[in-house]
Amino acid sequence: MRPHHTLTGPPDAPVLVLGNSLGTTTALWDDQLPALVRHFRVLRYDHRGHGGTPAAPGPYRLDDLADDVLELLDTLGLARVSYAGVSLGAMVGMWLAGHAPERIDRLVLCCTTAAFASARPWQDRAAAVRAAGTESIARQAVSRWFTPDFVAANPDVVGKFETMVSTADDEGYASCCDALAALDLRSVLPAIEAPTAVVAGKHDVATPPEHQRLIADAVPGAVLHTVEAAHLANVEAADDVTRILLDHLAAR
Ligand SMILES: O=C(O)CC1=CCC(=O)O1
Repeated sequence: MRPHHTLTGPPDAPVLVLGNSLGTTTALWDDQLPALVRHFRVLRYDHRGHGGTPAAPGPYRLDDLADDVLELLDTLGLARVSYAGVSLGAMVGMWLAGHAPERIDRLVLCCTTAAFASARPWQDRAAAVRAAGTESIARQAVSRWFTPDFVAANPDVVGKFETMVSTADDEGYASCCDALAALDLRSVLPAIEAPTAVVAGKHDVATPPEHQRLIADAVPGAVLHTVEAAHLANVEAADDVTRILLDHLAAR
């Protein structure tokens, strides 16, 4: 299905696609947008059941979420783009760069993994959301996305992300958890041809830094950066991540 999307920036600039984490919307990238649109036409989109994209019947596999992006690129006539993603959005980026290398120019993978140690937490979260809705897990989920110091200093930001999770479609969110439970991208990493930067949040408990180390070791030529943040590093360490994005994507 074709996802809800926004296009911002000069029509003749190279296109950069931004992929969101589980439970978030295109607003995830608000801190980066002003700097990115000076260099790129920025294409932001919402996963199924998130933001403005309706939920297709689940369960989903990562292939479904990546096919949605390919359909969007085809519809917009975009043969080749750069791609940056956070967590689930970066998993989609790995899938695209590994399965359709001719479509991805340069790649940034933030706070993500190629495979979780266990499917169980995602199966449990999908079951909890199907039973009691996204509202029931929003506070607990978001509590892992930021460091305690950031939470204490930025209650409004934390509240904004709790609202994003609470307003995600229950079945769409649960079906994305199904995709995480089945995730295994390890075999596609060596096939990635796009120059790749990997970003780790030093305090990320959702996808700890050793997961990004594994990705950086497996993707040919990938460079690893570590920032002072938890899972949503592009929010908590916004300026550092913006600089990494521009250095890797815009300085050609
Ligand atoms: O929601 C979480 O707890 C962490 C996460 C895993 C994949 C994703 O996008 O976020």
